[in-house]
Formats: sequence, C-alpha cells, structure tokens
Amino acid sequence: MLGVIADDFTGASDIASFLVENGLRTVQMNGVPTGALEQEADAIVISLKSRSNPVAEAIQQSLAALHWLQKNGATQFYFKYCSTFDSTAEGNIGPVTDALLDELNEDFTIITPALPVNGRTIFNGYLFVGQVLLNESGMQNHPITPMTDANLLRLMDRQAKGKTGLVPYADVIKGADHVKHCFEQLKQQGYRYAVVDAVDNSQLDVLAQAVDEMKLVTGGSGLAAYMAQHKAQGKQHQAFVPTKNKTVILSGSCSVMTNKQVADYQAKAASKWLDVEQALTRDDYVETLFNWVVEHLDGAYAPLVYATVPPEQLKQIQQKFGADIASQAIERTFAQLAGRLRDYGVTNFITAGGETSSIVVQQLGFKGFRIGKQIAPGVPWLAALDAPIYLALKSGNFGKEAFFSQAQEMMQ
Ligand SMILES: Nc1ncnc2c1ncn2[C@@H]1O[C@H](COP(=O)(O)OP(=O)(O)O)[C@@H](O)[C@H]1O
Ligand SMILES: O=C(O)[C@@H](O)C(=O)COP(=O)(O)O
Repeated sequence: MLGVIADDFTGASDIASFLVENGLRTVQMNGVPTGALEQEADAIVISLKSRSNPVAEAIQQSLAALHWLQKNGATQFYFKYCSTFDSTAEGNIGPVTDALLDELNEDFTIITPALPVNGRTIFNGYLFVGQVLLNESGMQNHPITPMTDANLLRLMDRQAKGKTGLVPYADVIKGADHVKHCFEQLKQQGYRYAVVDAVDNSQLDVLAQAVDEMKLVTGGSGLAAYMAQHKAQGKQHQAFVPTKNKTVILSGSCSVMTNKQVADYQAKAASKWLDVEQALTRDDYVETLFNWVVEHLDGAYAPLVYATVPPEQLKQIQQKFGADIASQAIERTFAQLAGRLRDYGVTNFITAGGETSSIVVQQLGFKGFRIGKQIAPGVPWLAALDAPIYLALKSGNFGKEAFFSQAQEMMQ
C-alpha cells in the first residue's frame, strides 16, 4: 500500500484524484486518524495543514502521519508538496523530507514537483509554470510562501540538511535503469536528494519505474499518477458527482488564476468581499457574512465569499495589518462561516486556496473523504465519509477561468 503525507488539503485531494483516476482505491483522511483503517485501500492520503507551520510542528505532524501509515500497512511513502514548491528558506519541504528519511533509515530520495498537465515542468533543475520560471509566474507574490527563485537545487539546499544533485533531461530519457544508475552515482558522490527533470509526462512515466523500490518518494501529484498506473493493474474507479443542493463558494486564494476565476464568477452570481478590517474589529462579522450567504442561497449559482485580491491590494493590506495577522483573521473567518453554514444545512462547499481549504475542512471536522469525479486536473469532488457533505478543494492556481460555475454544472 502507498502511504501519502500531504502538506495541505488541496494538495491531498489533488494527489488522491490522480491515484484514483489511475486505478488505485484511495481514501483521503482529514489529519492523522485516531483509530485503525476501516476500509480496504491501495493508497491512503493523510491531509495535513503543515505547509506554513513552524518547522518543528510540521515535522511532528508528518512523523505522526508516517507512523500511522506504517501501522496500517503502508510499505512505500510519498511526501506530497506543492507543484510550485511552496516553502520558505526554513522549510518545510526540506526539514520534513529529512525527518521522514531519518525515520525510515533511508539516505536518498527524489524531488519532483513536476505536473505537466497543469504546466509545471522541470528543466536543468529549474521549475517552470507554463512558459515562465516559477519566480516570474505570480508565485513571487504569494501571501505566505513567495517563491523568488526557480532553481530547485538551490531551494532545497537552503532548507535541507543534505546536498541536492540533478538527474538532467538527457539522462531521464535513457530510461528507468539508467535513472536508477544516476541515483546510485549521486548517492556515492554524497548527494541526499535528486531533482529529476520532467518536461512532459513521458519522463514521469520513466521515473515512476525508477522509484518502484524507493522507500520515500517526494513530489507533486504528477509522478504519483504514473506510480499508480504501474501499481494498479487496471482497477476501475466509480466516479461520483454531488447532489444539487445548498452550495457556497469560499475563496481565500490570491493566486493569478483564482483572481481570474473570481472575476469570471462575479459576472454570473452574487459575491461578497471578506474585508480584513471588519474581520479584525467586528465581533458580529461572521454573522453578517452568514446572513448574506443565506439570503443568496437560492440563486441560479451559489453565493461567493472571497478574500481574493490582486498583488498590489494584497501588499497594501499586509502593510496595514501585518501579513500573518491578516491571513489568520481571514482563515478564522472562513472557518467559522463554513461551520455556521454547515449547521444551517449547506451541503456543498467549494473552497479555493490550500490554507483556506485546510482550515475549512478542519473546522467541518470529517474523518476523511471518498474521491469523486475531477472538475479540473487535480481538483476532484469529495464526499465526506461520515456526513452527506460534498466538497471541492481547489488549489490556488488550478482550474480554468469558469471553474466555479463548471463545478456546479456537474451537480445532479
Ligand atoms: N485580502 C487578503 N489579505 C491578506 N491575506 C489574504 C487575503 N486574501 C487571502 N489571504 C491569505 O492568503 C493565504 C492564501 O493561501 P492559500 O489559501 O493557500 O491560497 P493558495 O492556494 O493560492 O496558496 C491565506 O492564508 C489567506 O488567508
Ligand atoms: O501541487 C499542487 O500544485 C497542489 O496540489 C497544491 O499543493 C496547491 O497548493 P495551493 O495552491 O496552496 O492550494
């Protein structure tokens, strides 16, 4: 069984959807479960909210997830982080990778955020988003983990304890045996991690074969899709879509794509901006937003509450209130609002943004999810295991402009 440790909830549903689409029976758990695994599965994805926590906390959560997965039958482990390598000079990708390697008594792994279907490719160790380098893609303006360098070797070396090497494109296309040989050479030269180039899916297919016996693999969801294909032996997936019912959209991502998606949706449905100042100063602010959502639940499309702003406005807000204070106030407000709406009878939640989705799901508190049909690559419909609730957790930059309306048009 494959055990996945995902550093946020959108990332967890991203990888879970690719595992399922490629034939593995997969369950996504909300945090580290307290009891034993209750159903048969080929892969378990544990969703953490550890991407931007203090390093020690991220390590502690990730090791707890590892121990649970080991106890419940996992034999190979996958640390899932963002396809845009969201992290800071402190971590958490490097320190968590180190902690997992140490705990597993391993001394080597790979670094593979590539996800070609969503435009994330790696060449000569540089991460591209579409046709531009990571640090020119808009990710340099990320509210919590601004990415100002696209070189994965440098990024990893800054935050991890070992040395990072490269398996370049010219070697990857020579096939899985050759890639394994490159890993051995890098190990002998004292490298602890290898960034592996992947400019399209065929390199991920090769890499999936090269890591078949690697105890710990790290990366985005792209490689996992091919690992699933090689493990699955053609198992079938019964994809579901949600039932039409009371729906709300909560958007806390400030990514380039989410800004476009919010603008597109505002032309179709009722929308309300979540004002940081009011979130910080008014005790009744959640109640005000709740009342507004309830008034708009009967429209053709669901109401949207959004904190999403373009980079200049984000900078002003962060300067005025402090980046951490602003983002915590927004996350808290979304979480409380989601809880109120669930109690009121909203059954379908569409959330945008990794941190935002993570806090909302933690507040709603389900054990875990079954994985349904993909709305866009990496964004599946989810059904809570223990309540008749459906969710779509959209990663910041995933989906096309019309994502929010498309998601609802799938409901039956
Ligand atoms: N208007 C805003 N001002 C300040 N911070 C914001 C604003 N809107 C969103 N944020 C914060 O930015 C962060 C966005 O992160 P996240 O939800 O992970 O989105 P993404 O998936 O794009 O990374 C959240 O912590 C959110 O609260
Ligand atoms: O790998 C990815 O890009 C996503 O699965 C992911 O982790 C995105 O994170 P957010 O943009 O913070 O949602």
